[in-house]
Amino acid sequence: MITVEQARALLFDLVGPLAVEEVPLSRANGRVLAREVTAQRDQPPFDASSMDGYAIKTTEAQKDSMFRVIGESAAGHGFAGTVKAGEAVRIFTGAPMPQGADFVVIQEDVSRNGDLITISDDPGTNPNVRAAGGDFRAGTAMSAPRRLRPQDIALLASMNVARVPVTRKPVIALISTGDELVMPGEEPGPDQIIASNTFGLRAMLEEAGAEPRVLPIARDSHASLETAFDLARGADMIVTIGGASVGDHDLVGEAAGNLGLKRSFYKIAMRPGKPLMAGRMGDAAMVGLPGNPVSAIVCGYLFLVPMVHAMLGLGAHTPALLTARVKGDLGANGPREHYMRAVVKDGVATVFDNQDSAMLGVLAVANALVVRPPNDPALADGAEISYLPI
Ligand SMILES: Nc1nc2c(c(=O)[nH]1)N[C@H]1C(S)=C(S)[C@@H](COP(=O)(O)OP(=O)(O)OC[C@H]3O[C@@H](n4cnc5c(N)ncnc54)[C@H](O)[C@@H]3O)O[C@H]1N2
Ligand code: MOO
Repeated sequence: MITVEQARALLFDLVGPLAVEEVPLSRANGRVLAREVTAQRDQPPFDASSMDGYAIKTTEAQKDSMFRVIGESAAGHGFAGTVKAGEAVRIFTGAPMPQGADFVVIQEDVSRNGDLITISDDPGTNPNVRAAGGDFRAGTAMSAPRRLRPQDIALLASMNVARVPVTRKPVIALISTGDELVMPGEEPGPDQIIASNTFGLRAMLEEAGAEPRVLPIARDSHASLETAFDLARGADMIVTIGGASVGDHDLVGEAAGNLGLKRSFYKIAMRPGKPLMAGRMGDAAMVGLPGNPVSAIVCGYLFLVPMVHAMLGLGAHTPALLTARVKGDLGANGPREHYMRAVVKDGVATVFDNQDSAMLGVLAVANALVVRPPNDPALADGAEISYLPI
């Protein structure tokens, strides 16, 4: 069996960055900026006041100086004239500094009588002026690739970039397989359960930036699986769930093979997730996840999310691990890399006793997968471990 690292490398070989498309700024949040974009203007476009007060000359900014107010500069409506010695312009935050003025004395430091003002308190040395281009200049670049966050969207708007080049979202067909499955909300028969993985993975893939499409559940027959694969045509990636193991009803590998799957690998030395399979089916990458709910979700974090990131042009990266100290003793690990459900709090990892790969309840209260290398010896309380936050 290959290692987790080898599997991830082979999975990255199945995908590459997708094409670039343009979207309006209002649709760009969460998308991946595909190439550098540049500011179309300076910000601020003029020297601007950062306070409400009076614009004067710095040389005259002293306590007890008096000025005649000759006009007003408000945001959106500047003052057209020039400020001369002994003159002031009433000014507001964000307004253009008038010609001749380079200091704003805040209104709290001024007493006013009609058109006359007197500086009544020490005005200090901060001119309260934001220089033109102080935030960014025309031509300043926003680097790519990056996943756009709300603050990036605000910066793009300020740069007057109204259409944004982003990487196309990977379309991922999700096929649950199994006679025992029904959709949430349906009435299950006595031998049936609800398809849970499908919805967990859908949420995970959406969060990663993909466009998942949940297809109808495929039954444990070649005909049903062929119909499902047929419906998945056009997807960038096809993900099946279940039917990956060695039982009489585990038909996914065979059905995909009949439809031309070029298998890249089958089975990984990991726990949970051993019966993972992958390959190419026509233009699409195919990943066959094990059906056990925890196995499917763990494989999602370890493999599917990095693949989505690679397709989005964010690079082929291994998920970053953190370190903590283990609480209590941990037994020696077997030959498979073990991803143990745990809670990490204040740098201490408490690993759950129950590591059954069917237990979604345990997974839902975990916030970490503690990684045990193959054949890791027993660990004593306080030993350092690596974990993947989830
Ligand atoms: N003799 C062996 N048996 C098994 C082995 C093995 O090596 N030898 N491996 C075990 C491991 S490890 C895993 S993991 C499972 C994987 O099996 P499959 O991928 O074939 O999955 P199924 O048999 O279809 O289902 C397993 C389990 O998960 C439930 N399931 C399936 N799909 C969903 C879904 N969409 N939502 C919720 N639950 C789902 C299914 O009902 C089963 O309970 O095989 C072991 N066996
Ligand atoms: O490897 Mo299975 O994925 O342990 O439950």
